[in-house]
Amino acid sequence: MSGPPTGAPPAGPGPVWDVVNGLAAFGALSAALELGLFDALAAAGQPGLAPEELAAAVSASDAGAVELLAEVLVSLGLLTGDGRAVALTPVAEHFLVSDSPASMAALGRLSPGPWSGWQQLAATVRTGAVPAGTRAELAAGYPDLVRATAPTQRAVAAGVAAALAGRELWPAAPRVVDLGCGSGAWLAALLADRPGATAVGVDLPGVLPVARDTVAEAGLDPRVSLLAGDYLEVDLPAGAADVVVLAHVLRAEPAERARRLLLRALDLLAPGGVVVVADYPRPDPAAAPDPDRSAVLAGARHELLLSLTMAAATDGSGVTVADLRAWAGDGGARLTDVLQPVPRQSVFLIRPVPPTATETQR
Ligand SMILES: C[S@@+](CC[C@H](N)C(=O)[O-])C[C@H]1O[C@@H](n2cnc3c(N)ncnc32)[C@H](O)[C@@H]1O
Repeated sequence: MSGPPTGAPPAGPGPVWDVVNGLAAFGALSAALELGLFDALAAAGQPGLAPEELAAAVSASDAGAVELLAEVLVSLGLLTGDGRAVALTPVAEHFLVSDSPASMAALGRLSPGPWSGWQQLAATVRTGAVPAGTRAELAAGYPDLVRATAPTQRAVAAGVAAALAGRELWPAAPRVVDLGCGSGAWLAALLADRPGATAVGVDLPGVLPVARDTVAEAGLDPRVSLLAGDYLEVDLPAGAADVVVLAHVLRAEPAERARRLLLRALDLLAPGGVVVVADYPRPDPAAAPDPDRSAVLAGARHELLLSLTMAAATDGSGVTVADLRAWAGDGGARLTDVLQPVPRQSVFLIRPVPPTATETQR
């Protein structure tokens, strides 16, 4: 039953179409990546390729279909077109060409997670339980996912090492623990500039070989131990780490496990140590009704959709900065710094509060 209309009538259903078309836009990006379309345009350089040339370059027999796909990508701001040829925009050149240092070419297709999770989202929302098949798909996909995120995470970790050094939190021979180390990108980047640094990486048995390859390629085997298991259970010495990394793990955990994980990370720290949390936090819940709440949520669409991606395939549904502050407080620590080593990547430094500190929480 619909109630009486409120406010002025809308100009049209544009916002609804924008959402519906999101799937088609993702399909276009995904197909272009699978066809190697951005790589072909990168190889061709300026002034780009005409539809027939682009079709030949991606081994497609239907130049008309390639032309339509290219036109869609122009409309999405990923290609430019002058009526004769299409070429890469700076965004595509930087992020969608496979051998670019900041490439998201592999991640772009994997980022939404298992498709079954989206198809069954209504049931998941209704029951609060992610289907077993979706969980299994996610677990099987983690090795590819962590490989795909490695270029970005290396850049983030390098920025974090520099930030820690600037805050005198990066000793000459730091001892690092990375809980949920994934590809090993953080381990490789953090140890790169400190020949005396050592590290322990923890991840699930199916993913650990990816980290093992990264560590071996970087020549870090003698300095890195990799342990398979649940990061809440694996045996690790308390009070012996200078830096504990929790990168992109908390949002996939239910709140109580995420809280325990942060407390565990704090427990692993030696005096003067720091926990580094990388995540895409959801907006904090409004303390009071806030007329600008809609604007806040609209500004956090990326973080909210990533949190929903978690809800569709994991037991987690994102974290907020308020969560981090509260859990840090439970562990006698506080959130001291928020970094953004690369755009859209938030990193939080959490440090134990010295017993004498009277400073109020920031
Ligand atoms: C999104 S990835 C992040 C990987 C890495 N920290 C990074 O930022 O590149 C999440 C990682 O957590 C790992 N993970 C999930 N549950 C885990 C658990 N219970 N114990 C250990 N690792 C776990 C996954 O296998 C995956 O490698």
